[in-house]
Amino acid sequence: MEWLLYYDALAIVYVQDAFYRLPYMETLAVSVTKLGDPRYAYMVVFPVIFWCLGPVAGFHVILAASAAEWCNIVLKWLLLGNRPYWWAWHHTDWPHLLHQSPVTCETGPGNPSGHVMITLVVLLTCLDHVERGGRRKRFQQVVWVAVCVIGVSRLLISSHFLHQILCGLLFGVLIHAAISRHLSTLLHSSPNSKFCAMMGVAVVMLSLALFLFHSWTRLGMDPGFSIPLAKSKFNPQVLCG
Ligand SMILES: O=P(O)(O)OC[C@H]1O[C@@H](O)[C@H](O)[C@@H](O)[C@@H]1O
Repeated sequence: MEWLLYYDALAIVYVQDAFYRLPYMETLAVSVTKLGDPRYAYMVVFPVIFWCLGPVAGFHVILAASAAEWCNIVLKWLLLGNRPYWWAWHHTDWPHLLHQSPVTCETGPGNPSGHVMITLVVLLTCLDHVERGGRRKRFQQVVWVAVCVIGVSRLLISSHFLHQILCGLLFGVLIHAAISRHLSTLLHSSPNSKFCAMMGVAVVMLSLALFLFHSWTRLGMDPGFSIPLAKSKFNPQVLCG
């Protein structure tokens, strides 16, 4: 695994060397990363879709965002991925410098990228509500470009390795394919069955998260391993290496 992280970190060095030559790149990377924050699914995308496309589309988006957020957290606990900005300090043979920025300090494990995965699920869910035809194709292209740009911004600020971005894309597509139709069916059911189904899913998600967290801890894995690393290795004033 270390060799993968090594070559992945080299990819970050190349991306940073290429992009940081251009003016205002750090400001741009930070702005894109902030815009790609999954919280905007609730604060911006949900109200806009609710207003423009109606309540069914709006609730579809917010349920998909919640499910994707839950899957992302659980996958992060299971995969326990490092983040480049602290990995670079610990790897003794690492000769290069990685940039940090004011938003680099993510405290959770890094795999898969939540910005990429959750944003992709949310945008693909919005896409489900756009009628087929030329407009949908254009919107689809915009979705993929937006998610890739967010992925590059995560590399530029040293928050993710390349494979974590690719895992975010893969899991985003899989989760959207797995849940979208079920959520849509649920939203078209009667209010009573909708309420029961949502309560059931919420209880299962909470119980499963608690079960996985405790089982993993008992097996000797620590999902909180990343917090001290993030606190000690984050310094936006410096390059790390
Ligand atoms: O895995 P990433 O892209 O670093 O995202 C992790 C977290 O980043 C935070 O900034 C977001 O508010 C969370 O919603 C998100 O889950």
